[in-house]
Amino acid sequence: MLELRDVTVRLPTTDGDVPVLAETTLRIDEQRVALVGANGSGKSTLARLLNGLVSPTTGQVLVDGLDVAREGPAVRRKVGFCFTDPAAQLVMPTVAEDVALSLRRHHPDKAERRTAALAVLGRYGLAELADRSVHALSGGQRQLLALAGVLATDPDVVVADEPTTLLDLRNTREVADLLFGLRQQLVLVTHDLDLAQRCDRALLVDGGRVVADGAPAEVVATYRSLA
Ligand SMILES: Nc1ncnc2c1ncn2[C@@H]1O[C@H](COP(=O)(O)OP(=O)(O)OP(=O)(O)O)[C@@H](O)[C@H]1O
Repeated sequence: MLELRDVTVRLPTTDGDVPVLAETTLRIDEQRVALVGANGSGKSTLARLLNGLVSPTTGQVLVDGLDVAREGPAVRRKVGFCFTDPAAQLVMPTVAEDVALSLRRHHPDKAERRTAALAVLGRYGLAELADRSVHALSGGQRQLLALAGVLATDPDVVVADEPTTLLDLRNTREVADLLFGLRQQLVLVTHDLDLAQRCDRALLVDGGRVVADGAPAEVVATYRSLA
């Protein structure tokens, strides 16, 4: 369960601190939740609060009752975060080494770690790419690999920030099918309103506030009426 209690976020700029998220109180216990809204509305900020990538200026963020500010490492083990641009999280030379890096705490032994990494790659249809350079992948393969790296440690929650924005239709479908097939709770930041409508609940963020919250079809209709 994800909870924001009276959370505000102000971020520093050259003109001083600016408000990015107005006071927000939320509980999210649905399996799949979409965050939609215009560019710069505050969706990523809201998503990033959930694993401590952004800290609340006031208020508290809780994941299964754990305070993100005080129990960051435990929360980050529970909440996997997937960035829009997989380049932000693919840091090792080869595909298998990249997944193995995610598994370093679970498998201190190098050989065991590679075996576990290969099993993860197999699960997500990437086994044949194991020894390929991460720079020699298509955009879709790269996004799937980034997700595999996040899923390797079996988090309870997956937060995906526009995971299909850089992808073509076929790869969008592949990544979306993976995300919607997960047993994990999914928080999906997206401009793809079809994907938003596959969720159980949607939040519309506008000007740093959650201005609509509920059934995705209704929230998307509100969003269209504001655009
Ligand atoms: N590190 C930062 N420092 C200062 N301001 C920031 C920072 N990160 C984001 N902002 C500002 O906060 C506001 C909300 O940004 P955020 O990235 O959360 O929006 P978003 O809804 O995810 O946008 P997009 O759809 O374009 O990704 C924007 O005005 C942005 O410029």
